[in-house]
Amino acid sequence: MSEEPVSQPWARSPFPPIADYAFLSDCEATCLIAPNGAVEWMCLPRPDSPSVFTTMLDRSAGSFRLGPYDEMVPAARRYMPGSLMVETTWQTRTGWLIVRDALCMGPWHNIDERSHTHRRSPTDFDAEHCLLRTVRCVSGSVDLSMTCEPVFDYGRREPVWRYEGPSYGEVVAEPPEGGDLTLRLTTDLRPGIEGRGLHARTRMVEGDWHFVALAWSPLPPPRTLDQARERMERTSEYWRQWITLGNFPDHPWRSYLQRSALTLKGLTYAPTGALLAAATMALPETPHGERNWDYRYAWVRDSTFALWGLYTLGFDREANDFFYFIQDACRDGHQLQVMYRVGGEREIEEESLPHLSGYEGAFPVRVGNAAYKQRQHDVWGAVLDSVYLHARSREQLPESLWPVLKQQVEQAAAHWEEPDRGIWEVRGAPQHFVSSKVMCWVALDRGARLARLYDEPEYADKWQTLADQIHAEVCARGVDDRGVFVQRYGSTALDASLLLLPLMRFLPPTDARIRTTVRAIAEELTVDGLVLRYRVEETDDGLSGEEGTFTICSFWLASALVEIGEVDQARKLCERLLAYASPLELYAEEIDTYSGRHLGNFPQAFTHLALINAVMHVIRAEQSLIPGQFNPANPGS
Ligand SMILES: OC[C@H]1O[C@H](O[C@H]2O[C@H](CO)[C@@H](O)[C@H](O)[C@H]2O)[C@H](O)[C@@H](O)[C@@H]1O
Repeated sequence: MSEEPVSQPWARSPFPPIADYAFLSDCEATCLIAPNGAVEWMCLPRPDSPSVFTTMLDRSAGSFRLGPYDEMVPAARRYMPGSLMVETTWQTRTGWLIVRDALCMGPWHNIDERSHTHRRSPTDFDAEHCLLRTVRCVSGSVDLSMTCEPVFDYGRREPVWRYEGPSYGEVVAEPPEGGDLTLRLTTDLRPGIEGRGLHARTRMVEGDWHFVALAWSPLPPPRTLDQARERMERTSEYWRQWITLGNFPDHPWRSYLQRSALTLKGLTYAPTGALLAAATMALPETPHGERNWDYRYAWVRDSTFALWGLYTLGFDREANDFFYFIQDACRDGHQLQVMYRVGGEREIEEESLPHLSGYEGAFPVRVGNAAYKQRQHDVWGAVLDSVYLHARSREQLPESLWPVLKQQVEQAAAHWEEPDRGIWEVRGAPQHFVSSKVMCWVALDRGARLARLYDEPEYADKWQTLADQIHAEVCARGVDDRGVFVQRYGSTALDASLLLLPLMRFLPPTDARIRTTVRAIAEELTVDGLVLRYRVEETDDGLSGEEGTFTICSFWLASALVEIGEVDQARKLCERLLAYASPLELYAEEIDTYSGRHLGNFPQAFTHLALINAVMHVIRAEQSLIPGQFNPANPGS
């Protein structure tokens, strides 16, 4: 008989469900907190740096827990309204605790010397590089426990801890052979150093407060409870001021819109204007499968679509920062890539981390993303459409951006006839993907419109002529005998990216081909009503195994259904999709319709941006029942 512990199939997984994590951000660093109060994922100092807490991908790779000593399941957890701060309420046999967690925001701090990391213009607030946790006993008495076990470099290098000063209140952790990252923990508890961790335990009685702060830059961390509470208050004020800039409808779905907007904001990287596709890496798209990607980078497509979502809700400042990020990326004649590191770096080599077990054993644990070298022909259109959307409302554009935009239109003009890897970044052979051609049309069409805004009629005419040519070819070669737009020339496979056709105004929603395509996707490319990207058996994506339904595609379907006038069906689909939201109204990339579990990286910008678009489509369509309130020509804008 084997002496190995047998993993029983009915045993509860030691990994929390992906959707049970809370997401925090200060628009520079992000982290995920499990329901038991443990920070299980955090990369420092940047969101694409190696992780210091990695339990999410391997139960032994380090975490930071604050909570009752003998309870692991909280009574309740919520975001404090309008913020990315989390409040966890604990009921124990002896009393009640409330823990608050935040990545602190404070006033702009580079007063005497300019910032070395910020390339975008300073605002009034800035990240304080500090994860702050306060705890209050609100009833009875509770044994509080704190364990902080960072393991540097994705769980490979255990820390060396030392006290700073004569008391227990300040302790520093560094990698054994030193390095750039120093963690400084300040607290009013009495932590002891035990092996690789810092541990504290105390009995709290009603009215007691404590704090623990973990900081990673020279900025001063809070050293007293009063300072800690003041930092919490400042952080609340930052989020209140930000969320107040948005226009949210007075509607039962408002909280989903706010949470999605806050999540997209939390995925921005303020120093450069980059926007991450998600906060995590290697969370599996198929349970125990190989589709485990690193999403902690700025995809041009995901970012520009996210700006569209934010813009729909009245947030447009993030767009400027991202456009300058693109401008930086294309400086000195560099061609636009499909993705960048958050600092704008161009190389994102992919490798696997064999020392980590992976989430529920899903392997390989990939870091980096080889898709960065791919040719994906939608990127130029994604940028042009985003800039056009913003320029149209402001009736102006930053002068310096125009030469960069011209280059993107010219790239689309030069390459639209070539095959590419498409919007889904397939790892099989390049194909003539219809959605890529359509996005090249978007580049030329929006380019021509912007050229008119810039009073450059020759460019406008030249680009419009080519846009018309692409349009004609796609309509001739991209439609099958049924009148349905297909995934790639010469095939009859469906593809959810074709839902973008009405959303990008390639054809009016009244066009029979659009209506037939949307209906075909709804009927033939769905599992229990939720949408797949494509059928894996019909698509050479270079990978094995199934994948769940792609939630961006399901929300796109809801938007497209509104476009073709199927508002009731769209509302029902939205209702179902919103019912799948995590307890904190967050979404990963995919949903397994059988179990309802979220799959893939988390929280994912794609899903949240499409949620905003779909929900606003439905709400505006409902409002159209009140005469004069709905503009059918532009329901999603
Ligand atoms: O399907 C294989 C590809 O899957 C990932 O790409 C997906 O995520 C991207 C980021 O959100 C998104 O832009 C893309 O449309 C999605 O298909 C992965 O990043 C790729 O490396 C992989 O080839």
